[in-house]
Amino acid sequence: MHQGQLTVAVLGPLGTYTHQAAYGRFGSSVQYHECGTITDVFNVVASQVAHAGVVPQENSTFGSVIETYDALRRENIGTICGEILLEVQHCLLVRRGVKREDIRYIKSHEQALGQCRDFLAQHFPSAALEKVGSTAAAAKAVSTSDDCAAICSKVCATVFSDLEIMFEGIQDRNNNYTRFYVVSAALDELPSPVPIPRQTRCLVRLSSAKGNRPSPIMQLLSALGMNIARLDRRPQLDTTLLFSNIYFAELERGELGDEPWMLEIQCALQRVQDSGGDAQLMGIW
Ligand SMILES: O=C(O)C(=O)Cc1ccccc1
Repeated sequence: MHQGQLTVAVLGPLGTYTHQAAYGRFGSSVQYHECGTITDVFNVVASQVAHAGVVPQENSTFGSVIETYDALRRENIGTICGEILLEVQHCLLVRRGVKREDIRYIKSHEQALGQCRDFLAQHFPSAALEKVGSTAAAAKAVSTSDDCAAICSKVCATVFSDLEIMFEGIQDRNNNYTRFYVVSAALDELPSPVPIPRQTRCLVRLSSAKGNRPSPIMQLLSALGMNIARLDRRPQLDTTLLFSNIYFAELERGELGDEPWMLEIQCALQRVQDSGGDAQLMGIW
């Protein structure tokens, strides 16, 4: 499958932060496959239409990207094989000639609307906020509208030529970074243009085993017995137990680990299973 050009799926259209993050990692020699949603990025990777995909995972000020974690709840959704960090500076873009007082709607991805909440409350208290699939999708929509603005990257002013920048740097906090996951269909599937550094991270999915009583979070984590760098939680869907959760634990390798990282992880997953829980490796990088 990896003969010839690599295809990398991203949240489109071109001009999204996800595309910029992917471009920073994969450059101009790969082909970018634009998807309408984060879920579609996972789907085209899992069905091997693309070799790899890039999805937003967490923002330093607005938090976890829920659509990404909801996709990771599903079976056969591919594996995480890397991460990318991108500084995010938002702009407010309008169609050329649109004035501040004309703006009645502001469109963007929910992450961008959340990262600019204070700016919007202060400068556009009566505008209606509209969530769309991505920041660049908002820019595209606004390029044919006389009463809308889009929150997106400065890059969109170049991608969509009818747009101009009304405000720059409108994120509420300057320290605004988004972390992205690189996904591939299976472990060890993705060739890398650069030497792969020693693997130090992995993502595991923890839940109560089907048919078992719910496993309390402390029981799952203490059976895991690993260094947890971050923890996310989403409702578990394949159970009749109300308020049962799936946990996503990102594990970080301790400095002194002598065992191969994969072996350490497999032993930890086995401990969770022995304690009556369910544990699955979702990626290693
Ligand atoms: O919509 C985009 O451009 C994305 O890539 C999702 C997103 C939105 C806001 C900050 C980081 C990522």
